[in-house]
Amino acid sequence: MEKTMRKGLLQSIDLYEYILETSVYPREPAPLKQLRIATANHPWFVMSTAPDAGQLMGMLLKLVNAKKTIEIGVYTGYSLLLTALSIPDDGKIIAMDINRETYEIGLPIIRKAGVEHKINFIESQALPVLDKLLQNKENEGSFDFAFVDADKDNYWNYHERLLKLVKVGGLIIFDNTLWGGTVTQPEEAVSEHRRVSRGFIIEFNKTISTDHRVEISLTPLGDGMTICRRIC
Ligand SMILES: C[S@@+](CC[C@H](N)C(=O)[O-])C[C@H]1O[C@@H](n2cnc3c(N)ncnc32)[C@H](O)[C@@H]1O
Ligand SMILES: O=c1cc(-c2ccc(O)cc2)oc2c(O)c(O)ccc12
Repeated sequence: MEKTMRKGLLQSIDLYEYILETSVYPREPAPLKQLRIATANHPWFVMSTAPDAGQLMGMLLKLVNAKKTIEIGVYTGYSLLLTALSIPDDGKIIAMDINRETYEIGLPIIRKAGVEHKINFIESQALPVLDKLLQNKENEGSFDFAFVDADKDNYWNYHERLLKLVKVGGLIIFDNTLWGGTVTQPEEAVSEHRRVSRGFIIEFNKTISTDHRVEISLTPLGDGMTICRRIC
């Protein structure tokens, strides 16, 4: 595993493990822990939302009383299950991913946790799904929360659409906005497979910092998570 993945963004692996062991894992709901373990041997396991970032996300979902949410980028479903466990029994999540196979790794655990009825999984590119939602005026401003954790080159496209779908006071969260710490490294020092997305993330961070339709906080949890609150 890459060193940066083991220590999150902190400079010390010990400190990151201390945070996980003392305040995250002991409070992680059992189904989420099962899903994390079920994902651990999958070749793309590093894509799972970091448990420390997930813990804050669960608290934010409850703080805004989220009931209707959107999830872009499901993979095996760590953040999806976390959301499903954090919203009320009659809450609904529209979840989209181009790959249903990886969702099916987590699905038995989601079923066992008794929250599958809250999830509408759509196997598709996310942009056309959002555009279809926007064709119906009733969907405008009707969502409480959205989580974006997919193709980094489309983050701004997602943002523009989600700003119309999420209500004033609602939250949009973007994952990986510090991209393994590479946002401050010279391009030539960044491994090739991270370079392209790094450019999109840097551009996204620059643009969102001047977007006065939202309040923002770029939190250095997990791989960096930008929390946006729609204000107009
Ligand atoms: C980082 S993973 C998501 C991790 C997930 N949030 C979790 O907690 O496990 C990114 C996911 O985005 C999906 N993806 C990539 N491009 C996409 C697109 N254009 N539309 C929808 N999903 C996409 C990938 O198939 C992958 O499963
Ligand atoms: O290593 C990755 C790669 C991605 C990624 C790249 C390109 C896409 O179209 C979608 C996803 O996402 C990741 C991610 O969200 C993460 O938390 C860690 C690693 C990666």
